[in-house]
Amino acid sequence: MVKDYSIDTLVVHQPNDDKFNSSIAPLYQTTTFKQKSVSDLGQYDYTRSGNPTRSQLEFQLGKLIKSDYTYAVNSGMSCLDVITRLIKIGDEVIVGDDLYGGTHRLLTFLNNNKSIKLKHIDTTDTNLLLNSITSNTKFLFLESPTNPLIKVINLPKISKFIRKNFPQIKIIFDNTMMTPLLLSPLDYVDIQYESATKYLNGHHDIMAGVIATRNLQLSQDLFFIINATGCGLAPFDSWLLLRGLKTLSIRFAKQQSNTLIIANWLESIGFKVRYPGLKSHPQYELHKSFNKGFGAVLSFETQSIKKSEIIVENTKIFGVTVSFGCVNSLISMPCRMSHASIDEKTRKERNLPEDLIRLCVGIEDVNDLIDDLKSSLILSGIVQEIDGKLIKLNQSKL
Ligand SMILES: Cc1ncc(COP(=O)(O)O)c(C=O)c1O
Ligand SMILES: N[C@@H](CCSC[C@H](N)C(=O)O)C(=O)O
Repeated sequence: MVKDYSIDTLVVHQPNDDKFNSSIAPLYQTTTFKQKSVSDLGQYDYTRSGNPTRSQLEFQLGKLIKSDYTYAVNSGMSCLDVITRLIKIGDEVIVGDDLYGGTHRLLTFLNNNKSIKLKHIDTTDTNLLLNSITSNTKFLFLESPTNPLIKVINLPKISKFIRKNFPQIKIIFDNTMMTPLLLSPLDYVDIQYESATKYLNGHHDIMAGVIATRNLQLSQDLFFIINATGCGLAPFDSWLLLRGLKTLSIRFAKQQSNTLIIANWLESIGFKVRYPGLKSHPQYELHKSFNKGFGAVLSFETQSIKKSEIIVENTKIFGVTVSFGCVNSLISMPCRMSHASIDEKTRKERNLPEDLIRLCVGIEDVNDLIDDLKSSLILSGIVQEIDGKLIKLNQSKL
């Protein structure tokens, strides 16, 4: 019987069957594989169709994700591209109203081309979501917590209702924020995907994505598209991702504990902080009920776009950078950066605050991170230090 290791062990324990017993999985940096004969392709013939280093990665990821079929592709957006090719012309697709900007961009493009009929719903309002389903609805795309408003959806309830009443609907879940460490979405959904560019790799040196399912038919359809379009992850990137994965558990634990401390600190100064690990988060209990942790992304508001710009542009440790999940801490203004592909009118309709600052917390010393933020907040004038105490100025004084 194979021992059921904990996920902290599984990320590091990466057995391989190299004929020289190499302790690290070998890198098959090759495009083609020699065939025994013209009719015997062997296990691998061409790297677009399959490569042993990518297979090793997919095997490893499958254990973490608890999937039966797992595919590594060349970015998170490629995952979405592959999955949306399953949609048939005219199918109704329901998506959240707070989505990663690139997800919004691709789905809107397909909607504008009339390939799909898109409905945006506030997916935190479970009744609204479930009532908006019709017999034409074929796909539901969900994220939780959402990027960047950190809204949490009731995944167990939505999944139970749909599986019982609308089994024809395929639920697709973007698990980039939680990673397989904190959530196993396949217990609730048909396909999960995530941008491995973020936490899974953790070092901002590759782009990658993972698609996983437990459904054989879906897996065959997904593999067909990946091979046909040629978006499978390249061997060297697969090898680097295997390396990055080994420290996922330890990196993410530190990132989360740093984030919770920073979230509490910002809230104690008087900022409106969005982080599911804070008791003030409207879905704190819900989030805890089906996730094993809170992640390492938070956002907060300043009520002043100008002040937000000063804060973001003056930190020294936090880099002004899109993306998240890296060992280094990052700071950004989503409306100007990661979510700029959502037009201003739509951002307004969706209550996406233009002054919103997003922090993606890394593994540095948390006191250094707090000092860095403190200096920037003081420089912006939004906070004053009086007798060693930080005082946030109220909006009218800004
Ligand atoms: C939640 C989420 N999903 C998907 C993506 C797309 O991933 P990638 O940049 O690897 O294409 C991103 C960011 O880019 C994201 O934030
Ligand atoms: N210019 C890029 C922006 C990427 S945003 C990356 C990440 N998902 C984030 O939320 O920061 C684009 O147009 O896609």
